[in-house]
Amino acid sequence: MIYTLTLNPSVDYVIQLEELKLGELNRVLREAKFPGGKGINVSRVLQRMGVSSKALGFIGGFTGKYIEERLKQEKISCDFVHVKGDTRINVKLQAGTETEINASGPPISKADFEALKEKIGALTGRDVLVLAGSVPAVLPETTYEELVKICVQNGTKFVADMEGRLLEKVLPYRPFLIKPNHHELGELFHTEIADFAQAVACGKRLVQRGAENVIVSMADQGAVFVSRQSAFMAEVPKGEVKSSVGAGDSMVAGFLAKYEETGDVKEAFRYSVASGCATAFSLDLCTKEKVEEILPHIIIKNFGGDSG
Ligand SMILES: Nc1ncnc2c1ncn2[C@@H]1O[C@H](COP(=O)(O)OP(=O)(O)OP(=O)(O)O)[C@@H](O)[C@H]1O
Ligand SMILES: O=P(O)(O)OC[C@@]1(O)O[C@H](CO)[C@@H](O)[C@@H]1O
Repeated sequence: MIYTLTLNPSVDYVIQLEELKLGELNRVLREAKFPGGKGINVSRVLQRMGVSSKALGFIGGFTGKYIEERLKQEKISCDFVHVKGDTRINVKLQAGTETEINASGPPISKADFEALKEKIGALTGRDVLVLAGSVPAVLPETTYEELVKICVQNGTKFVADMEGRLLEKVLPYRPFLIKPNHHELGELFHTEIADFAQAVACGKRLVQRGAENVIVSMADQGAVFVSRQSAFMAEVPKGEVKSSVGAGDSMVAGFLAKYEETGDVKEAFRYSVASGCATAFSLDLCTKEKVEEILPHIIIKNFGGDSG
């Protein structure tokens, strides 16, 4: 069973404006609310691909209730730890460019954290845990490390999608998959990642440091995949970007869904890239139909070699 962990879920409030006028009254053109947070996005996309998962994390208040209801409507099972405060609302503002304002989230007590550890401790060697998103400021930076140690003890495979500083700490525990974007990768190596060659070179260093499979997402430039045996690259088709929120999470879900079906990393990478594009070209997260419409346009090339 795939489990996703979102330590700090959110209601994503997406608003579209003609133009943002700072210091003035702005009226929205369109608005939408989605259950959000990176792990929750992974669960939502997996469900659309016909793969069931269980969403874990901390949730609370009226916003938490809203998320749980929406997930229930989408038939996604969840087992959240309920906390006292309100789950955060993240504002995603589209006015020509995309601006995101992510809130900090509710307090989490020691007992809440212990309850989460107990749930993760119940996973087995047949399960996969996706740890995705930021660690709320109320928890220590070592939180993910503490949780992946439990996974290692129980033989649970884990996927890590988090910013560089946090990612670095979990690499020695050998994640099955990591998916930094090129900015996060650049921060990790104190450099700017401008092309596939640089992304592959840094991806290889992450493999040496413990990751089994690395996807580096590069927004409209596409993505690269690196493992001990292979390096692939994929360009992406041009299209109208409706909202890129969750594009990276869709890549994680796409990879896991296809890998579970085929055990083939190249096919899984292709599906992953198509899933990212399909989400970027949609207001909400991608649907399976949209992913499969884009799939024939994704050409995977061996890095430094022929297409396959
Ligand atoms: N403008 C775009 N055009 C086409 N595809 C895109 C575009 N933006 C994103 N994608 C697709 O989505 C994937 C992930 O995008 P990106 O690198 O922005 O991820 P991210 O920063 O992790 O996103 P997020 O944090 O919003 O989930 C890309 O590799 C690509 O497949
Ligand atoms: O604040 P974090 O945890 O880094 O990111 C949270 C978030 O921006 O990530 C998702 C998109 O990837 C959104 O659904 C959500 O609002």
